[in-house]
Amino acid sequence: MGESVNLVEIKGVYKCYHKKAKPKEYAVYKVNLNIKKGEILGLVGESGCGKSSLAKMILKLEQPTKGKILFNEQDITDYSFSQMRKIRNRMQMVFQDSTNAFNPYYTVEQIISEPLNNYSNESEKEKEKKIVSMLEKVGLNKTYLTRYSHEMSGGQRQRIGIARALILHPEFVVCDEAVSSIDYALKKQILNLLTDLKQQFGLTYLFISHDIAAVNKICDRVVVMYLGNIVEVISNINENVQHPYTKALLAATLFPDPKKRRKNTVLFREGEEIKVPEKGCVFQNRCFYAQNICKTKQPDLMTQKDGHEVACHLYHHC
Ligand SMILES: Nc1ncnc2c1ncn2[C@@H]1O[C@H](COP(=O)(O)OP(=O)(O)OP(=O)(O)O)[C@@H](O)[C@H]1O
Repeated sequence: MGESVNLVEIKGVYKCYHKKAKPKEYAVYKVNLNIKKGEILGLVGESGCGKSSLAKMILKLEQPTKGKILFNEQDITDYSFSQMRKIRNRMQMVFQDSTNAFNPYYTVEQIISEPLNNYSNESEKEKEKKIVSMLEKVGLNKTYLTRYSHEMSGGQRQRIGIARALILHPEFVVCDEAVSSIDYALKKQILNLLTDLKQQFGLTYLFISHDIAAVNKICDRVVVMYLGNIVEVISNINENVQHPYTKALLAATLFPDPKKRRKNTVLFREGEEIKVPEKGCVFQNRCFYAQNICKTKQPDLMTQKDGHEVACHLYHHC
């Protein structure tokens, strides 16, 4: 199965955008994480918690302040532009709003052929054949070749974004809020499409989303981030979550199925400043369960016997 082989290894990674700020503010703090070949790894957490920063460092669009990133066992942390060029086609990204991601003056054919022009020297005819075949894989057809992005629906644009990301047959795809701006029925279609394509092409996804229901539907494992720190890694955001922050995220989720809605909502301690405390647990200010140890010692991310990881001094009491 090759399930335990890591495609991406993130080792002790920090990102600090303003190095001169005192105290230092980290967008990503001491992150250790592996993404296994063939898995769909979810990444959730509120706006500004560092999800995109982490993804950009994996794709080498941002440089870690400290730590290492390995892709297929190669340490790419200090790869130059030309070294990266050799593997750039193996990592791609699907964005939230394809409207802004596309050049409005480009036809669908031009949009999808852009990566091909950069990475292959096939004839125009061969390229067109590939593009039509990819359009069919994402549920469209060759009549779309001459359309512009404003001539399509949001769902069709999202399919074009996926086709463009997959045209070079990458191994790893970051889906950054790929289903966030579309309605429920369409979301289901796009999630099914992403799952089918993953099987067909043997892909590995990092699926970044605010949408807990979407993450639960598609992901094999979910990483929860809070203020740059990983606080929990679990197979699904369900009643087994332990970190008080993940519990609050779950409680705040409105599931379409009324049977799945929670009655007793546990939310955050309101009115507290959302910033990294000088010491102790990152979530202490907003946590209903914070005790003395939480104010002095930062909890490690501890692995339990089922692979569930939690960074909380008190999780077994919560
Ligand atoms: N290029 C940058 N320069 C300076 N600060 C940045 C930059 N990019 C992100 N940040 C800061 O880093 C922190 C993490 O941002 P990031 O975009 O990674 O969060 P996010 O979880 O992806 O948020 P969202 O869900 O809103 O996209 C934020 O405080 C943000 O303001």
